[in-house]
Amino acid sequence: MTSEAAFPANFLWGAATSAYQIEGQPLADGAGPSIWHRFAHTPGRVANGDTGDLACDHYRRFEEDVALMADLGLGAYRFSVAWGRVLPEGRGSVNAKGLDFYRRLVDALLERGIAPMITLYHWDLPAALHDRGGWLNPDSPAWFADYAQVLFRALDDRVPLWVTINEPWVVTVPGYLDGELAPGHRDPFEAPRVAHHLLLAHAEAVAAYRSLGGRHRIGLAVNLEPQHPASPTPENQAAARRRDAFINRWFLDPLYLGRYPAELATIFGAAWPEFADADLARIRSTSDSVLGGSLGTGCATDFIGVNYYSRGLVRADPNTQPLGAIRISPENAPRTTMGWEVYPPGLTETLLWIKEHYGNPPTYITENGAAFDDPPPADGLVPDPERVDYLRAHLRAAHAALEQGADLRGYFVWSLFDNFEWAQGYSQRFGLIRVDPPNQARILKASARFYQNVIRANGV
Ligand SMILES: OC[C@H]1NNC[C@@H](O)[C@@H]1O
Ligand SMILES: [Ca+2]
Repeated sequence: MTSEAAFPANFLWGAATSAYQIEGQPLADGAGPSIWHRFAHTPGRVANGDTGDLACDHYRRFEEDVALMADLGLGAYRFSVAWGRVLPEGRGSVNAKGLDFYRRLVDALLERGIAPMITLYHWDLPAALHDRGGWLNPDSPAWFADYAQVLFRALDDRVPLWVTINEPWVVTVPGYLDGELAPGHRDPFEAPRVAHHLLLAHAEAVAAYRSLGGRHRIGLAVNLEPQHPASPTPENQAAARRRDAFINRWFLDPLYLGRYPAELATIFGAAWPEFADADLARIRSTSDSVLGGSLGTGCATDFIGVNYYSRGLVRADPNTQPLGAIRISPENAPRTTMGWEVYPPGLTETLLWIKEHYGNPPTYITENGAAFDDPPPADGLVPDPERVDYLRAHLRAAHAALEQGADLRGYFVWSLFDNFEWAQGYSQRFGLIRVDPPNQARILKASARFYQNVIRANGV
């Protein structure tokens, strides 16, 4: 199959999941509950009362699932560790059985020649730490670094890629500002402090990794979404710039430029605290990470993980505080069942924006995919042409950025399985492989076969 877009020789092809969304049995073998276990079991928080109690039953079925990953020819698999399985109280004594699950998963992957990419934090904070203030507590960066060290010591010789935190913006805004996700707070005074502690947690974990002599790569995964004015009025253009700072630059500017975007102080007003310069210095990733030469004084992040789904079409709206901007959906544009516009050029734009603004750091697309109302299986395969089209278009968009010099090193589909889509429960299907919690059958979709061919051809 001649591919229009041929990727570099060692390009990494993967798929991504997270612990609470697929594992099930969140309290098995001594694990401690997370804020998502609590949140999902709070009536009214999750669609249809869905919870992660069973999910994709991956905690029990992981060998079968790794075999499926090998069938697809994945070069890598991105998954997260449930903090509360390893440290039931979030800190203190290690739960050997919990850690052992992840050892066995890593071994199974390596036996199949699949590189593990581990996300240390994908939103499931141990409830015991939340009861001590969680990410609001100034001790939270130290808690996170101690947890990270347990994993580094146990697994680092076999894990080539580490992600500290998945989407700190989503932990902060739906978690602490609009209250849609766990822990469901709605407080503009809390959100900036949570964000700051997440950045410090990232920096402390990276510093711990270096001090342990970590030889591999460690990065941060951020959700990025280009912001376009709905129409070129000055108000809409200003609103798009505000939303760009609020979503795209909040975490990357401190990490790569050593400062928060100025817009955030304006957006949050009195709720925006004075942050210590020493903190910003600690957070800042010097350009010379381990990959790029000697260690700098900052936290030396090795790569950016980009989670891309769509763009934001922005209209100024004084009634929507604190941003004064709303995201609108274009009438006639194709959209996924999440309501997100299908907009492949936004991926090219995002990758080139990173190159221009942050010195072209090594980058992985750590999530890209789409939710659609898949039809039922026909002859043992789910026909999902919309997802095939989405993936093909976004792979071509990623390739366009590569051709323009972006240092893109890999691509992970979100997601390997249909799984627990947070507040929307199992109503959204993102998988290459269909899973229905009641019967737990794994049924390949056409997009899985499409992706298998992309990997074989190393191109699309
Ligand atoms: O909404 C789709 C995905 N987005 N990024 C984080 C993942 O946990 C979500 O399922
Ligand atoms: Ca391989």
